[in-house]
Amino acid sequence: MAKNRNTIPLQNITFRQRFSSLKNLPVFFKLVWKSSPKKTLISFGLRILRSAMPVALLYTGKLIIDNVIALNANHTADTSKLWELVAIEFGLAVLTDGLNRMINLTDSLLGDQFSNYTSMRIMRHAATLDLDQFEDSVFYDKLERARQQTVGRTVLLSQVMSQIQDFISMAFLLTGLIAFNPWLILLLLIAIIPSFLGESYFNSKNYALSRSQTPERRELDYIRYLGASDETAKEVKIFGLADFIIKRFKTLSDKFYADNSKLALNRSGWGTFFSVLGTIGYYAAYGFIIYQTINGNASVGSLTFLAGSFRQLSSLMETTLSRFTLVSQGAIYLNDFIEFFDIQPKITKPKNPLPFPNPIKTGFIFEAVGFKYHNSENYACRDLNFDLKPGEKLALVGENGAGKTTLVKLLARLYDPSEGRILLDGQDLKNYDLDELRKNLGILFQDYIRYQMTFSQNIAVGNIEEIDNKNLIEKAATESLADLLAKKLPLGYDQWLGRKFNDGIELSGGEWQKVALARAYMKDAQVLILDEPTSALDARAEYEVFQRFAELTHGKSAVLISHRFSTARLADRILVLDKGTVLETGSHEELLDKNGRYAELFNLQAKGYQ
Ligand SMILES: Nc1ncnc2c1ncn2[C@@H]1O[C@H](COP(=O)(O)OP(=O)(O)OP(=O)(O)O)[C@@H](O)[C@H]1O
Repeated sequence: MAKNRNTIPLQNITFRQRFSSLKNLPVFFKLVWKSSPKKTLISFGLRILRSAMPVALLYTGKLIIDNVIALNANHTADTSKLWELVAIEFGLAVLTDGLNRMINLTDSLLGDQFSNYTSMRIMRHAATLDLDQFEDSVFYDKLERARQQTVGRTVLLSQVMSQIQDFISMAFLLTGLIAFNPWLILLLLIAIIPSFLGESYFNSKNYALSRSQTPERRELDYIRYLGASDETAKEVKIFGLADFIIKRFKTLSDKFYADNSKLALNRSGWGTFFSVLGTIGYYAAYGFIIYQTINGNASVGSLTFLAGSFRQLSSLMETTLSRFTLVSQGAIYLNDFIEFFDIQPKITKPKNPLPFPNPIKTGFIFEAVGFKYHNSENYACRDLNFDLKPGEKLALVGENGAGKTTLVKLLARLYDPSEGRILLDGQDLKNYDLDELRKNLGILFQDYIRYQMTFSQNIAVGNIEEIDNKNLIEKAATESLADLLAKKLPLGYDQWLGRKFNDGIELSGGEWQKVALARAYMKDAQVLILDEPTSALDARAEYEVFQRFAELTHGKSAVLISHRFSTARLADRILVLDKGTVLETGSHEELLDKNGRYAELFNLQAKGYQ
């Protein structure tokens, strides 16, 4: 798992930590830039232009007032300069409004592109990670927080851009104030610093709260899904689960509400107090400027310019300081995002992979293979010693939890053994290219996915490069008996399956299984692995599937997992697994003669049919 970048304790975030979180911003801007270089440049350009507008407007205002007063005092009739100034102010006001709109538009378009780009990056990275990483709840929390960043961080983008814009505006306004009286700046700082400290304190509280709530938020989403989705509606009705689910939702959401509202109330109370302090600061400065004007140290135009500058500066400072806590907050949240990309898979391609054997010569050998799931104390498999020869059909039987599925996941390198090794043609499986290995395996898992896509696409996922190869898809469907089903569907192979989209049609359990089985036939794989491939099929379909299976896998290796002994007996050799290890091995007849576990289970099943 990744090194933990986020060393920040959840409860308190110090200023140093805030500042140090800003080091994430370059990574962030790199992503923004990659989402759209053109829009990033436009946004910067527009904001720089916009930052000069406040001082330009105030200064033109000052000139207008001074001009009006001069006109009154001199009783002259030449007002052309005055109207020129009014026209300039009008132009500036229109330009400011136009710039605001263009900035909003660019930010929102850039934000959408950023969100799409980062979502794709997350999916791409997630695809490289190991299965056991997905089975870890800490990883899920991280993934969840990274996902939230794709949307939440578009706000950060506007915030950082606005921050830059406001800093430039402040520099312009400060120049005027400093020229008049530098002490005003001190007054300004005294007025706004308490408010900044308050903001930053409450923002860190918010972050800590929201971070600590991630697992519960995931549970809340899950409960929401349980309570209202087509996949769960059947059981919710039959078992009468609605009240149970709603009660759980209420307990969790009430807790969220209580925690969040307590913080919001506190924040609002302190916020009001600090804002009064700010107002006091402004009026102190205002009084001072008026006093100076009365004493003849400044013109009336300068009074409006300075008072306006002070008001705008104090509001800009307040905004930028409190925005700083938001920006640093956002930058801290970026840790989650960056941390997610730090997670690296353990199951990877070797640097110099061996070419995958075609054909496989001596086959697979499991040598004292043991495997423990990362979240489990016990071995799911241990001391596995057996081989799978080229062209051999091997059946795995055993009671629930015996380790059958785990064994085939090891063969497909979804996990690597915790001890022992798996050899292919005398070489460790880890020495071969991972993609090549998976290309050479045709697998149907017990818990295959019912894709809410078309009939044809549901089969093509078995070999996605051939998605447009109609002939191949139809051939695979014929081999798994799914073609008969396609003939019954109104739109045939283009029929959308599942109920979620496009007037899709739902299939029965057995029909879905035939479609999924066709996926395994999409590749000309050297090894076929079928985990309970016919558990949902009727007796006739099962018989036919296996008739074809024997022909289709002629000369190929196959691993079949089945609880049905009628299926298992078709294999050349049967491995009886118990508690993760091989208990017996042999052909159907040999195992019956042995009168061990296989014979016991076989006779139990046969008895059920008598
Ligand atoms: N993802 C997982 N994380 C932790 N333990 C797991 C995981 N998957 C399986 N196990 C455990 O490993 C053991 C073997 O499971 P496996 O799925 O290989 O059994 P199986 O023989 O295929 O069972 P079944 O016939 O019920 O499909 C079980 O004790 C199970 O609880």
